[in-house]
Amino acid sequence: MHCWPNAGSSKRKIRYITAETPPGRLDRHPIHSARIDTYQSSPSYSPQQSRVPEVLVRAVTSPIMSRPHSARWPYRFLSLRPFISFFSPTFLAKLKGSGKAAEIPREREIEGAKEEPQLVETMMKGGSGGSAKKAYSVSPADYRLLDEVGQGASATVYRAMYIPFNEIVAVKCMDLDRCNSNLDDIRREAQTMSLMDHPNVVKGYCSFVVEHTLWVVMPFMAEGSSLHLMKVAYPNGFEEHVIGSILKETLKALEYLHKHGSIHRDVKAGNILLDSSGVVKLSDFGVTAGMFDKGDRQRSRNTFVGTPCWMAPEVMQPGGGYDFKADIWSFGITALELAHGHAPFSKYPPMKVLLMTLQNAPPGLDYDRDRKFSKSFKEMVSMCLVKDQTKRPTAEKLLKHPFFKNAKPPELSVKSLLADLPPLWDRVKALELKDAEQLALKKMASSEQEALSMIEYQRAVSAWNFDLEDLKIQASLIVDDENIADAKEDDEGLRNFINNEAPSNVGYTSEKPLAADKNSDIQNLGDIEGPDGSGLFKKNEFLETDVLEIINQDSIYRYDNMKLNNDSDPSTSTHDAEPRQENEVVKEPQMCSSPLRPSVQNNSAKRGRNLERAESESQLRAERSSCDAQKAANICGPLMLPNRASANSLSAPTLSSIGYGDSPEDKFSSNAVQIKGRFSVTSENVDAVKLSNELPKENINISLLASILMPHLQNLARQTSSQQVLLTDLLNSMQQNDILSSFQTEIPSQKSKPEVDVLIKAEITERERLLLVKFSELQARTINLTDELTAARLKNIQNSIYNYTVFLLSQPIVFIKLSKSITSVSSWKTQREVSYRLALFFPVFSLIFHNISLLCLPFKSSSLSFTFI
Ligand SMILES: Nc1ncnc2c1ncn2[C@@H]1O[C@H](COP(=O)(O)OP(=O)(O)OP(=O)(O)O)[C@@H](O)[C@H]1O
Repeated sequence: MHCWPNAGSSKRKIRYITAETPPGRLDRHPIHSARIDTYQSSPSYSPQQSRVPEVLVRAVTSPIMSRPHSARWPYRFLSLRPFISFFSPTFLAKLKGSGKAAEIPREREIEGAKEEPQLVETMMKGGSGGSAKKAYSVSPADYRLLDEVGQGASATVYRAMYIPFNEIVAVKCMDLDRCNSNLDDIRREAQTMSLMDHPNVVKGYCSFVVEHTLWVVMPFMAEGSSLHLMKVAYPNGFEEHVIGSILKETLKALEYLHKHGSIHRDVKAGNILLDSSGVVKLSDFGVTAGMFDKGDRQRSRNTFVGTPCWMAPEVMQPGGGYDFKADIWSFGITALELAHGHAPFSKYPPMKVLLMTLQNAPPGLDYDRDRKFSKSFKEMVSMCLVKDQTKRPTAEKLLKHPFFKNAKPPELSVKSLLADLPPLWDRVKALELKDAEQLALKKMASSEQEALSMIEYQRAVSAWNFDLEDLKIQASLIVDDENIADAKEDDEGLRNFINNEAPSNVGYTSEKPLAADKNSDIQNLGDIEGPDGSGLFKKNEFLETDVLEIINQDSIYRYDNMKLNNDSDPSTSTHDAEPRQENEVVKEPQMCSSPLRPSVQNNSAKRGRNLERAESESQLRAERSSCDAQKAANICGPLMLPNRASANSLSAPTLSSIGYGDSPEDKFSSNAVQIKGRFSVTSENVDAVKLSNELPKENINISLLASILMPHLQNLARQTSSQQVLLTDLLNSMQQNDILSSFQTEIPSQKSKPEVDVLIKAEITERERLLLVKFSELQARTINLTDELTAARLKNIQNSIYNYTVFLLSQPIVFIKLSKSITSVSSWKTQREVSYRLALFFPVFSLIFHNISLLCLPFKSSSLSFTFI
């Protein structure tokens, strides 16, 4: 049963509110009205029963606000005031004898309740530690929005002043127009937030609709998200002890959520908020789902929700379903994100991230740069990042891991990070400025890079060929097998993924056809739950052509990432390689032939070449404009690389640069139209491409066909010419043989051709004579050699016999000599013993030596010399 700790009483109260109770009647009952949120979040609530956006408005506003409390008699009777007073902090402080609670301006709060007729409920417990109840008004007039402190995919978050309490709060303004397809999510987020009651979970105080936005009031987390903090001050991630503290608090929040049957589904650094006191809270419940929901809600467990980099493989592979273990995977990815400053695969486009997560080994802390991390941290991460969800530990179990057991309290470790940092809103502004600057730079850089690439290209080829256009044509015709294979592989994977693995409930966020807004849709893959909660990635709606178009666009990145792909190891590795530096110039694509291979640029080189580039740019433009349409379609300058908003492709798709490509520009350079062989059609060629588009279709087809066939034809031609050379050689040698054999075959017929016979006969006789001479010479040499061999053998045998004889003769002498030496031994007894032994062993020794010499004789007789004497 989906049961929230602070929802128990509400449930009791709403027991007599049936699902069929007309909304109008609910409004009339003050307690019912106050509990509508809870009611709608209860399992019996079905969004289909009400209309959207009416449901949303009803879910997030308290209808009682439409009438003053005083105007209703039941309110007096059922007034919350005595209740509030009873549990007021002052009262509790008296009870506990603690002075702390008295510091909270409860009197004003209650007074506020008196003065403010629109004050509706809301019974909110002040976290698990206390039971202070605060009521926040749902009147926008009571809130003064001060500074923007964050922007998400669908919301802007403000620091605001809640005037009645003179308290700083955060107000998340969610644009209902912008997310009209996700009203269900918004409703759910507001509800979930209001039901939360855990020190590590951001609780929603209240929510209400203001014009076309939904305002969710929540505690202000003065340091923003941990992602934001990394961006501002720790681009390469935090120290291990800080990570431990942040993760432990997050894990506590997850444990709480999971215990209460909820899956967060969007755990990432961007949703882990920090307070100035070091408090860590998990936020953003936009895609949170209940595990025990039935019907439509249950089906949503099979939907494709989250942000690709943090998404568990089972979430990407819908059909099998997933559970709270998906959060554990995201938690593991978040650990890597906090350790490196970015999530694994964060620099890749979403489609590629999906494929890499599914195909590669799970990322981990296995690289050189990760040496600084402890074994227990690495182990903890690897426990979370197991592809088989059943093998991942629960949050509860993970909390018992030594890594967390030794974690410091966040008040100690996290707080130390925050020293000397400007206020959050100033940081946000600075970051926005920086982002805008980078975006402008990037736009500039894209044209500069192109020009630079062209210069490099020109320089590289000018040494041996000055006809640039001709070279370009040639180069465009070179097919990069490796790339093609790679592309094929990826495309195949993607096709399989879509055709075979994606079930019908895999959805696509937008109801529009994919092709209509490819760029934004691709980028927003993370937000792909449909309004009805069912999957939207409908297979039949996902046209293959669209997929191919995505792949095409995706393949633009392939060049960018070609090198990084080598370490495509999971790890983030891989690819998760180091985040791209701000000013880092994007690497040029690799080319096959060395003269065409542009060198990898570095910053200084880039600066140094700026002048040169500027000079040549005008020349290049003139040159490019002279290109005819067909050439432009086939070639164009070196690869135009895609722009990206941020070096750290960070969080979910967002509107600001805090995230992986924000706009279509960030994802796919509008200039990079298409890849042809090793080149892409770039901005300079867009006009030409347009021109080519204006050409009759048949012409384009023919030129396309030609561009495809040309390399093959060239290859064929090359092969044919080499085969020709071979054939010629063969023919030549065959002709020579033929002449010889013809001579031989013609010999018998010579008699019948007397006219040529004389000549041929003479030649044959001569050849025969020569052959005979050679033969006799050879014979003589053979005889000589045989004689020499026999002589050598004889000599060897003689030597052997001599040696052997000497050996045999020497034995008695040895014996005598030995005996003599024995006699010189003083003791007779010893002499006798030695003699006996000698007499005993001598025959044995002689026999052994005899055999050895016999064995060696045939082989080394000459070398055998028995020099015993
Ligand atoms: N209570 C808060 N206090 C301070 N800053 C906040 C608070 N809530 C959110 N923020 C900031 O606003 C940013 C965006 O908020 P949030 O993540 O809730 O929006 P979102 O639209 O749901 O984003 P996304 O879907 O991209 O994760 C956060 O990353 C954080 O920096």
